[in-house]
Amino acid sequence: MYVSHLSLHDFRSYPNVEVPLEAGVTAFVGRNGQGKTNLVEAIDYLSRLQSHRVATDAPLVRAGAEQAVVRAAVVRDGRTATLEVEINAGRANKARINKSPLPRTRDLVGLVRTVVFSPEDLTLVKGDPSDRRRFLDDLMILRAPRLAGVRSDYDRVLKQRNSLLKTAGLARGSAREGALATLAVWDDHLAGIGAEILSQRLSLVEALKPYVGKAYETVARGASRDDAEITYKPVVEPVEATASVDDLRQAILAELARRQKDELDRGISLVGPHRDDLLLHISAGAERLPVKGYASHGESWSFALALRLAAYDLLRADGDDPILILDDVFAELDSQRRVQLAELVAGAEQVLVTAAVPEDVPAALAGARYHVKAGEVTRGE
Ligand SMILES: Nc1ncnc2c1ncn2[C@@H]1O[C@H](COP(=O)(O)OP(=O)(O)OP(=O)(O)O)[C@@H](O)[C@H]1O
Repeated sequence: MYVSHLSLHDFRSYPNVEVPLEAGVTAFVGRNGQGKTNLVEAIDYLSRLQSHRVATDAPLVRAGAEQAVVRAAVVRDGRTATLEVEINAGRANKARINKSPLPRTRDLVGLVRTVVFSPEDLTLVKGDPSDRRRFLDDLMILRAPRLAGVRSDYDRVLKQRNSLLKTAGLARGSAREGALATLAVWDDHLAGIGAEILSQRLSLVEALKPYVGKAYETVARGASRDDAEITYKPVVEPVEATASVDDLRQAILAELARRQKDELDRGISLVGPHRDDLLLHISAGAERLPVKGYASHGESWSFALALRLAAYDLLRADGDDPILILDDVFAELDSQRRVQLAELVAGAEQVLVTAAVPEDVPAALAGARYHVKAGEVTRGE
């Protein structure tokens, strides 16, 4: 799949911009702060309805405007569809396909599939478990968009359960008994939806494993440790990757019962997939080390790249070539990793690269070039 035309209206720094695109590699080159990332961020937003840079939509709407519009013509198997999202400051967003409104905006998710490499990726390795959970959930939703609904149901249940825990923790006597009875209902909700998310994440990690190992070996070619491994670490244990959703639900319920006092004391939910982590290890021979805290800067970068490449390979194995976005990433890498990454992605159906200077775009990624300066996007040589 590839985007053949991008139109932005009041998105980030752009009042209006029209950018014709093509399959293959396109590089956006320009000095800092000129609007290169804003262009690729818009395409990524169409894919996931989330930005890789900010958690909320407000910064995406041009300062002073009420609404941003991102529209893209997307070509898949020779057929073109126009996807559009209207981002409204303080109101619900709207989505359209070929000008027809979609009943739910989130039905747009996954129709364009993107994999973004960016300097922020280092947080996949060095950041909190929430960064790694987000990585898994985003990928899971791109592969099965209906899970966007499951995840938002989970977030809603979690919020309500947390507020109930706070009330119940403070209540005494019959008020406490009443609150605990209501809590049992929310335990069931949390365990039911949580088990579905847990099951999906476990099978996603199983599917990703071989790709991560292979990608790391390639990116870290010549390094002393070239074996990379990912392991899903749930708060409920022991959990087999092959456990049924019902087994997982029972495991969550049992752990909720065991930790109830703790939860009431602290007023937050301590059990469920929102507390899980994805463990990352590198090894050489029998020596196996956690990446966080042990890996060098270069090894951490290699692992982050391997996770993104694995996501790309997995989506590709599903039968659809996602759009690769390499946002300002080459300036972060040493020359060997630059060349390796460029060679690995050069064959993708569409690769969009942003770089501050032309020399940052590796030779293997020759293709169309745009200059971006003060919001003007012009085709160059
Ligand atoms: N909501 C907004 N309204 C107006 N301008 C915005 C908005 N959000 C971001 N900008 C502006 O957009 C510009 C940043 O654009 P962008 O992040 O695409 O830069 P870039 O060319 O990728 O730069 P770098 O190479 O530094 O990453 C900044 O000048 C910023 O002030």
